[in-house]
Amino acid sequence: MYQVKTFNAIAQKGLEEFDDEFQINCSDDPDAYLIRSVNLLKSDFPKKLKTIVRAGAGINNIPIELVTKKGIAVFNTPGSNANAVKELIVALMIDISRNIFEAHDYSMENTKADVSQRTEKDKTKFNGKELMGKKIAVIGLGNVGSLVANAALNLGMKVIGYDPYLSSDAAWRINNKVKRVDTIYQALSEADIVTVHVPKNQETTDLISTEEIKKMKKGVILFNYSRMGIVDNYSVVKAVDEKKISHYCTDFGEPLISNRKEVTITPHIGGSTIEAESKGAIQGADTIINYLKSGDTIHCANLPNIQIPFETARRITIIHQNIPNMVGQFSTKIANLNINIENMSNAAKNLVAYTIIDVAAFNATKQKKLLESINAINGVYKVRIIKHQ
Ligand SMILES: NC(=O)C1=CN([C@@H]2O[C@H](COP(=O)(O)OP(=O)(O)OC[C@H]3O[C@@H](n4cnc5c(N)ncnc54)[C@H](O)[C@@H]3O)[C@@H](O)[C@H]2O)C=CC1
Ligand SMILES: O=C(O)CCC(=O)C(=O)O
Repeated sequence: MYQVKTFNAIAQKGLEEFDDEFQINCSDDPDAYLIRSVNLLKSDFPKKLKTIVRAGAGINNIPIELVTKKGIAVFNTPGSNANAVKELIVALMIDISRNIFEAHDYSMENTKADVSQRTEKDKTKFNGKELMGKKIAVIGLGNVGSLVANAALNLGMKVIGYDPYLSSDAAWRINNKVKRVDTIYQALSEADIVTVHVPKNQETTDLISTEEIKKMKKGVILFNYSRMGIVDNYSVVKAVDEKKISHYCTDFGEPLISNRKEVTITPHIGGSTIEAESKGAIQGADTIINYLKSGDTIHCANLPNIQIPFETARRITIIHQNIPNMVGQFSTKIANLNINIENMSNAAKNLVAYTIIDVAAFNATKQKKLLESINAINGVYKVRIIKHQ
């Protein structure tokens, strides 16, 4: 029986993916975590934990280096909520360009008998601008950014894209009318609207700060639906005061930016649609099931990707340091127990390596000895023996 612990609201449709080999929230020493935004950066991790799966995109709430050394595989659910974010960005671009929030507030206050007269007199206050023909810079062209770029083109906008690490998958998705530039400054300098869709990491912290804002056009509208800290809010407040930024729109509020009419804050709801939450939970649950039952690491964030057909009675999976002679030592320990290796795969990702070894059946005594001997090798983070079902 596998144990899964969930954090945050995980959609029921995802939980329904688990069959009766899985128990949910019944153990304090689970095999898998299924999470959303819970902050695990200062957490301890149970001994048996083998995988953390983030139903969603951002994994900056997981201490990747630490959990890798504990042999815990980290996954997310790429693209599961990208359409939800795209639709919110499109909605807000229109709302802000057409002064919808101010117009709504005005209309709610003007419900007296003379409403139509006053409306005709006052409505010019809410004259907006159209998006057609305006330029938008999309910083980060992954699952979300590529959809935003394509949607903006469909609204008749001119789109400039910047992404120095664009994957070939993402490149295929992007309409060839998106103008790709090589520096962030090229993207920022021409744009009426700037929107940022990058992961939060050391490189992207303060990606948009004073220098970058200086390069933007006066009156620019800026979006941060990525993470708190990718846009430096101190620089934004200054730029709003100087009217350099006409509007800032973000999913990540804090007192510094609140209560300003030029700032729109939503409460981290970019991915909060019924569809996206279900999709993320289903994708997340399937990822847990697949990793626990096969050891395959498809789109793993901290381990190299290995996917091989599981056709033998047992599979040994080992997460270990990427140093010389590890595979040699594993083979020797396995041979010493008179177990024949039928298939093997090894790959490395930076400082960590992953080895999958497929073998024939063996008894419980051999299993115990095998686990002990491989665990004793210096540099091994986690060993598992998976029984074929
Ligand atoms: N507000 C919300 O509810 C949501 C927020 N997010 C946030 O948005 C981020 C992006 O999401 P996805 O598009 O799904 O991720 P993704 O991984 O598909 O795309 C991220 C893109 O950013 C690019 N990138 C990385 N560093 C960059 C840099 N320095 N400059 C320019 N581009 C860079 C990558 O090459 C990649 O193409 C997530 O990491 C998450 O933090 C995602 C979904 C929902
Ligand atoms: O609703 C959520 O779980 C947050 C979505 C998000 O920020 C992400 O997927 O990175």
